[in-house]
Amino acid sequence: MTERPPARAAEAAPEPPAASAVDAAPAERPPVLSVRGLSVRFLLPGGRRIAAVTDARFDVAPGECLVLIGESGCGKSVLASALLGLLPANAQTSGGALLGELDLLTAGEPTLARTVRGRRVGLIPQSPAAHLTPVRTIRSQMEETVAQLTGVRGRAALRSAAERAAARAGFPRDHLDRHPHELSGGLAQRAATALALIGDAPLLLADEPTTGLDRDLVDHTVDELRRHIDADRALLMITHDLAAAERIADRVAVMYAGRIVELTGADTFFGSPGPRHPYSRGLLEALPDRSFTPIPGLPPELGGLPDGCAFAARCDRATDACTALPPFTGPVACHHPLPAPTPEDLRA
Ligand SMILES: Nc1ncnc2c1ncn2[C@@H]1O[C@H](COP(=O)(O)OP(=O)(O)OP(=O)(O)O)[C@@H](O)[C@H]1O
Ligand code: NI
Repeated sequence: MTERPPARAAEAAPEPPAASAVDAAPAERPPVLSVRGLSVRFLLPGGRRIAAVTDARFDVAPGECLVLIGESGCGKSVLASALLGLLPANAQTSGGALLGELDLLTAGEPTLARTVRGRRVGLIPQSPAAHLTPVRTIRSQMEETVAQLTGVRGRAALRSAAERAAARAGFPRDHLDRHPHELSGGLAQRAATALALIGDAPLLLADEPTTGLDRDLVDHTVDELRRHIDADRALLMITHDLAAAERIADRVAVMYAGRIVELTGADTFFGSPGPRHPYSRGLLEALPDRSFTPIPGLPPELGGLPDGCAFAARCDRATDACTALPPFTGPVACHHPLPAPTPEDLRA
């Protein structure tokens, strides 16, 4: 296990009052990122609207890793793309996302391109191959990024800085002169990770950074990302890999059908008594080393969500109350959450 920052130790403290529990990051210093009521709608021909993200609220504190999990299509990547101004033209965003004083949602493209992407927010994109320039070698892309984002100058210095960056992400030096199409998915993933780490940005957004890697490399990548955030910087990581999440997370946010339905400490989530939202519990129980029972049914269409709890149709705890939208109470948005931890659980 990697060393944890102080943020995680704060988990054992009694829960803060309900109203602040969702919003407040554990540390007292100002958050690196503060997302408030972020919603994204895609407008489709014929007037259809896809509610990809609805009313997301969370902070990411300095030194903290917040991991965002949830089934495919629930809005995780759209949320990350919204933060970097990378959504297509048919997307409408509302709410706020403060990076220090800068609202990422209203900052114009020149600001995002010149001062945010790479410098203040590093991105490991979900499809790294698509983000690498096809006609140039990985070495030249690394050297260019080093030149753009750091003070390193001169051919020899750039060359060795690029090689150091590659090594950080476990990218083999003897593959640096290859083009992106000559790389496996796992190697393209490592190249993208290396590129995202170069600027030492205060916030790293990592969208499925371990896809295509075998277990050893997953651990290596996750530990490297953890090292990046230990000195004041923060990480928002999206993943399907709950083992990787457990290894790195301070807190876990669970998304379902565009909404964050639970936001809780990693120790609580992966330990005892576990998450409180039935959906979060279902995700954990689906793991092979738990009960290996998949959640029945499928997530709803984001173009036609019910008015109430979107998980109710798949939930064995649902009642008539679930036709109304559950508010966030403490760490969870559910009318019938699993029991809260007892004082004994908190001491364990
Ligand atoms: N340009 C677009 N136009 C319309 N709908 C879109 C567009 N881009 C994404 N969506 C929809 O937004 C929803 C959320 O997509 P997103 O990629 O964020 O899911 P995800 O949680 O990252 O899934 P995965 O785990 O598979 O990466 C999906 O239903 C997707 O179809
Ligand atoms: Ni995604």
